[in-house]
Amino acid sequence: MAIPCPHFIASEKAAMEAGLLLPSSSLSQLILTQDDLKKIAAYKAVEYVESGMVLGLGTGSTAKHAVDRIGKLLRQGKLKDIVGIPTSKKTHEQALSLGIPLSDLDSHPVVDLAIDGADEVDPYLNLVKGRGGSLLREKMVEGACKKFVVIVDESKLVNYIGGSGLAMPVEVIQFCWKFTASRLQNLFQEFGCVAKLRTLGEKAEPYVTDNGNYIIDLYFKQSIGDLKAASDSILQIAGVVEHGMFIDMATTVIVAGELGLTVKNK
Ligand SMILES: O=C[C@H](O)[C@H](O)[C@H](O)COP(=O)(O)O
Repeated sequence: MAIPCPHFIASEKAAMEAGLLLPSSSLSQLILTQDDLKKIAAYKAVEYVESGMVLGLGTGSTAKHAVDRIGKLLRQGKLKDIVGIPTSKKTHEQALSLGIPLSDLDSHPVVDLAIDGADEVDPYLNLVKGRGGSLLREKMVEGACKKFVVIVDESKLVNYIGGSGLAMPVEVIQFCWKFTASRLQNLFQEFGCVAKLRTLGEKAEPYVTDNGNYIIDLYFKQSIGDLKAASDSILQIAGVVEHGMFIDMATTVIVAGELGLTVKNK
């Protein structure tokens, strides 16, 4: 998707470093793709990284740009002694290929900073994550962080959690998943909830997470209200492993949009 951005702030350091804006750019002609916006947000977030940090490495098309950038700064010697904690097998592979030293929460239970994307961000910086299937490891790593910087393009902003009309993922064990899906749907019946097993490909095989579980995607027709209460109810269902609402976890959200970058702090 090409987004005309004639009012984008020309002096954005992150955009220039991403090679998307030159000091001499003609702003009236400026057109950025959605992926360019993700890259600009990611580069801005990497400005928070300092040598010696233990870093949570997020998953998805936005976080990928941040991991690439960290790898590049390490290679250039501009960052040193970084330890990365990947939030998925895919990010683990990407970080390995970039030569980023890796560890895990067992060895590094305190993470200085995590950078990750999100599927939805509400006005209070609550998130939906996991449309890429990585919510469980993300929640473990990002829950262990001193600082959690979320990077999104402006299409991810919603008025309330579930407000995009897209999925709020719940990771469940495979055993009797239909029973669990039905309990989840019933829990939010008054909000017009529909629960669907996430599948892949033409054969509609169940999607299996890095942890060997299934994902039930919940679709809401309206706001579910008290998120903490909703979270508690979901987690009380035996068979549920984790859900994709990240409540009160983000410390900073960086939004890249038509007008430039917005940094929202908790
Ligand atoms: O499971 C996937 C993660 O939660 C992603 O961070 C999230 O889905 C956002 O991904 P993207 O940056 O590709 O939109």
